[in-house]
Amino acid sequence: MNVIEISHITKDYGQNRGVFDVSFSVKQGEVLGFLGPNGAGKTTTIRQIMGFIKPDSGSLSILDMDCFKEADKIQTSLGYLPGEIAFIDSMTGMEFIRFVAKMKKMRDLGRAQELMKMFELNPSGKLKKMSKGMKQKIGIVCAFMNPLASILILDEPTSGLDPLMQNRFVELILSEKKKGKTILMSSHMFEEIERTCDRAAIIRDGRLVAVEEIERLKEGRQKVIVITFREPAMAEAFAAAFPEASYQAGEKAVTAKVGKNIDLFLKKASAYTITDLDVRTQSLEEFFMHFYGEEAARS
Ligand SMILES: Nc1ncnc2c1ncn2[C@@H]1O[C@H](COP(=O)(O)OP(=O)(O)OP(=O)(O)O)[C@@H](O)[C@H]1O
Repeated sequence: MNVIEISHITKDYGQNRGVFDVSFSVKQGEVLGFLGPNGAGKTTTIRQIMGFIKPDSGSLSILDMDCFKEADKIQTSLGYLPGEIAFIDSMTGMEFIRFVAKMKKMRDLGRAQELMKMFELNPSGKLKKMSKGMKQKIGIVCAFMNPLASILILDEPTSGLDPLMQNRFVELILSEKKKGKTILMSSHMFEEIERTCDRAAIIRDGRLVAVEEIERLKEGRQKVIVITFREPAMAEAFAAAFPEASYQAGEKAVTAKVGKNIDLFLKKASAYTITDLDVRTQSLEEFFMHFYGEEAARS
């Protein structure tokens, strides 16, 4: 069953900015990663899911309720972490958490306490004096503290967190997933997507370029082979015979991304004297760059 349904939405801000004819869904109990370079349209999509803005065309629903028209009704089932949180700076962290809990009509702050412990957060200071990471932790506590929220919408949840806390966050997602929650999260962190998500939706220039199971994406990764020959002339001759290979003049080593053509690669290489061979699997990050495009790969 699809909990979140996004169907052909367009929000056109002009000059090719916004999102265009985007469709995907998030199934019950699934963790879906929403990936894309800066400005690709992730936040614009998420804000439409939250019902903050209305699409120019297309429709969005959560549990069969229209995201814009029935936003208030949907809120009770949602935990939300915005990309940029509008804090009330004069409040302390704890006052803010209590304020959000009150809006959600929550009485029991037991889960919030657990989360503060998990993220080693002391919320007693004023928000305006808190670091970016501490504020992010407050946002996480607010998004996850309602045990009745079965759907979590998270916009770059680990931005500002250090690696230890990013790890805690991955553990948190995995434990929420075990509880059967449905989760959509945008991210730039490939590792966290790889460790938590069932599927990934990839957006670029406002257009969806792929929606794929993480396992399938992993299978699609290629091997990166660095093969060293006895002499540069051999490397040069091999590189000429295997167009996928990259070769620097005068070097003995050749680097190539190899997939299904591995047999051909090895047969061609074996025509020369090989002195070393190094094989590694492409990281998911390198693999995603292929969807991101060359410009993003260079930046
Ligand atoms: N209210 C708005 N008015 C005009 N343009 C907007 C508005 N909101 C977003 N945009 C533009 O739409 C595009 C998509 O922005 P969006 O914030 O959705 O990207 P994103 O994928 O979340 O990026 P990031 O990873 O940087 O957060 C950008 O070019 C942005 O400048």
